[in-house]
Amino acid sequence: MRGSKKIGLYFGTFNPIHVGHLTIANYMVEFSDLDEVWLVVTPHNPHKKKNSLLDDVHRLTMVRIAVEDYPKLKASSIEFDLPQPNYTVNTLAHLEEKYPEYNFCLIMGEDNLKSFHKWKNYEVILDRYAIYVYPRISEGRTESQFIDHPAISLVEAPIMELSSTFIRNAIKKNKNIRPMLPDAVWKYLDEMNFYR
Ligand SMILES: Nc1ncnc2c1ncn2[C@@H]1O[C@H](COP(=O)(O)OP(=O)(O)OP(=O)(O)O)[C@@H](O)[C@H]1O
Ligand SMILES: O=C(O)c1ccc[n+]([C@@H]2O[C@H](COP(=O)([O-])O)[C@@H](O)[C@H]2O)c1
Repeated sequence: MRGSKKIGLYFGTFNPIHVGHLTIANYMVEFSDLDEVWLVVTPHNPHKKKNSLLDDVHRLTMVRIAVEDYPKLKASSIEFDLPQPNYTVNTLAHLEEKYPEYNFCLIMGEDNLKSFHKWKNYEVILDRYAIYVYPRISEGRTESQFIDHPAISLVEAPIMELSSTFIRNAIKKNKNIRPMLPDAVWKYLDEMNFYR
């Protein structure tokens, strides 16, 4: 039976997960009608190169550590067993089959909405799923087809301008970026000497 629990899917590379990601995931679950948010770790984003990525399992471990104390947030490795690169439309179909009792919707930043017309079968996604969009500072503009679209709702979450790229580069330069990561993630990453 569909419709019992409402799950927001927050897809990302999470290389590594940072407090920007965690703040958004938590805000969404606390201030919308979502019952849970699943942070879906993507092995290979179709629009990004895979070679500079930390191993999938380590990225997943850091997401698991980050959400440990948040019962409404879950780490998901659902894309690990699906063909790569990972197209979101395929993952959604797979989730529907695996969890017919849940009602899934998508969480994305305004930056992703601006390039959403380049995603595989984006019309299918829009037809079948609600999309919760939160504000982000980014270049470009949202296509008119997405403005006032009935499937898209805007959520006024706080803007946290941080990026995994900035964090990786700063670690390489030996800078202290500890406050930008959930503390347990920082400890893990530091111990494992990642991104040095
Ligand atoms: N600071 C942030 N605040 C809110 N959302 C973010 C932030 N950084 C990334 N996101 C969003 O989180 C999702 C996962 O992001 P991703 O793993 O690509 O992180 P990133 O920090 O943008 O990484 P990178 O710098 O490696 O490209 C995407 O939907 C992205 O738009
Ligand atoms: O399905 C697609 O065509 C598609 C194209 C680009 C990105 N995505 C998904 O969007 C997620 C966030 O994208 P990004 O660019 O912010 O890392 C990423 O993890 C992918 O799962 C999906």
